[in-house]
Amino acid sequence: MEPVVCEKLTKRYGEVVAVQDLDLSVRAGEVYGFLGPNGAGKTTTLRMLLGLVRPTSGRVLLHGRPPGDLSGVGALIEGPAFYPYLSGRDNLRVLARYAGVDDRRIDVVLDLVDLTDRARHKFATYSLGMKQRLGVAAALLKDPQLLILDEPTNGLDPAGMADMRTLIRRLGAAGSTVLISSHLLGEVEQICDRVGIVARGALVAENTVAELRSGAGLRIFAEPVDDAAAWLRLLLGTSAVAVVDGALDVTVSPARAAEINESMVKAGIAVSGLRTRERDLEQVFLELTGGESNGR
Ligand SMILES: Nc1ncnc2c1ncn2[C@@H]1O[C@H](COP(=O)(O)OP(=O)(O)OP(=O)(O)O)[C@@H](O)[C@H]1O
Repeated sequence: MEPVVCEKLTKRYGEVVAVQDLDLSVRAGEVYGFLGPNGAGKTTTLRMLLGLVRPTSGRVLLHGRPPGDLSGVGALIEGPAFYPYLSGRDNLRVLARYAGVDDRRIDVVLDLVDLTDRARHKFATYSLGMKQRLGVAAALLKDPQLLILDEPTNGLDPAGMADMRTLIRRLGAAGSTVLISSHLLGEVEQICDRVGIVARGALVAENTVAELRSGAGLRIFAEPVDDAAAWLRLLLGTSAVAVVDGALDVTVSPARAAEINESMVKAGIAVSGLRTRERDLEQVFLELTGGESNGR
């Protein structure tokens, strides 16, 4: 049973279409990055997942069930609300009591988010990054199968961001399923197994980072380079071939690599190297989202 499935999920606020026909699925054990520019509909989607907002149409299934039953789900959606004059540990104690969670779990989650040393200190004295990590600790109290985090590094300084990334990677490595939203490409690239890119409420791509970046074409090293360029232009069209730094950048499906290699060799061209040309993830993102700012 997949932890998250959205089918044709749509949310309208009057004239504003916040989310439109969104199909998305998160697999068990993966860290899934829900990436999109500001206003793309990420928060609205996550709120629908948690049953905080009712979809206009379409549906959500969490572990095969409609939202409402959140027993296996931990979430950090808006900034976490804690008592400023209670310690981190006491704040978690209050929440654990509400949730019927054994106090021993508190030490486990404090350790997971690396706050054991500061657990006795008042929440008010915590840095933003520590506050955010305590929010994740609270979301982990019930040992959820699925963790949903909305822009968990928003507003953090570089060190706080790095700590949060380490934490999410650690959770992923331990087998947790994590869905995080972000508008930061670099972040998603570093920690996510798969990425869904959303623009203007609709999912425009869903794949691994490696797959999203590949597929731009081939980079070919061949001699003589001018003959090679002429041959490839004949084969694939003038605009598909560019000579860059003595090598050939060719816009063609990487699946045709073997065939192209063979045809060049037959034409008497010495091919010394041929590899898939990767696109910068930012380039992919801008193409897919129609050049909107990604907020970086
Ligand atoms: N309660 C609401 N009433 C009216 N419009 C809303 C409401 N909530 C969201 N919207 C609109 O829906 C669209 C998507 O907003 P949403 O907050 O889901 O985007 P987002 O991708 O999370 O962006 P951000 O990263 O800025 O939070 C925006 O145009 C927003 O103005």
